Amino acid sequence: MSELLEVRGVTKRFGTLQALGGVDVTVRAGTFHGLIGPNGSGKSTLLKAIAGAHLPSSGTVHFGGTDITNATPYERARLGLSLKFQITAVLPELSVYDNVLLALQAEQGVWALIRSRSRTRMRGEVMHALERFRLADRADELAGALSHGEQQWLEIAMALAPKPQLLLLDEPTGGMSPEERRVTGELLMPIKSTCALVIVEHDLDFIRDICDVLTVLDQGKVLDSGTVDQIQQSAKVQQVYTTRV
Ligand SMILES: Nc1ncnc2c1ncn2[C@@H]1O[C@H](COP(=O)(O)OP(=O)(O)OP(=O)(O)O)[C@@H](O)[C@H]1O
Repeated sequence: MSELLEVRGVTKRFGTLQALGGVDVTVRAGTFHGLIGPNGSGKSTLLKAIAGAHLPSSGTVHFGGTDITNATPYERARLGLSLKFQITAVLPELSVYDNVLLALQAEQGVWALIRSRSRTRMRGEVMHALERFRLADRADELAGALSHGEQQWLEIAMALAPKPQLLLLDEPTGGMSPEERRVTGELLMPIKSTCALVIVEHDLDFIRDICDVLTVLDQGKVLDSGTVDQIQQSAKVQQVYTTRV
């Protein structure tokens, strides 16, 4: 398995606060990689540094061998990086279908759109994205009519529509019922063959069930990283979780 994402020595300061203090993370193609750790340990900041929402104060981020440390979010998207943050960003006044269509079109320049995409082909791609997340029969409804959980799935479908190589998810199951969480895991698993995942999530049962590798952050540093089994047996991780979470 090849290395898709390489984060090396990334620091991030907000004024005098050091949110990340020299973080290394490697994500391989075909893997789901969970970022866990106590509140304020730097998980979202790291995800934002990978996504381009924050630029690191120092360190590097490489994606597919390309240095994207200072690339814009748009440039990252063109290289195959996609994200969905915690706050839902679906457009409630548009149909479920049009939300995904917009997400697909946003990835393309106008000329590429005119040249290569017939409406029929676009429709196929939109419906495929919706089918993956059990939303095909809701395509014509307003996105605002979907339940909270369904809106989260719609957003993941939107993030996956341009066929990224790496998807970043920040607490996708926030506000979901236990059943919606279970289904979310079920819906994400099949994407593993084509898309790697970096996910920040507080629900440790959920993350343990879907992830191959976990990186544990504590006070802006990597406390431990390894397979789910290794992390479950890690004494230092257990200590942090029993004393600080
Ligand atoms: N934009 C910002 N400006 C100033 N400080 C920030 C900013 N974003 C994050 N921080 C601080 O950086 C530290 C790490 O925050 P971050 O949100 O990355 O942690 P987290 O592990 O995702 O926390 P949580 O689990 O609570 O979401 C915290 O002390 C936080 O207050």
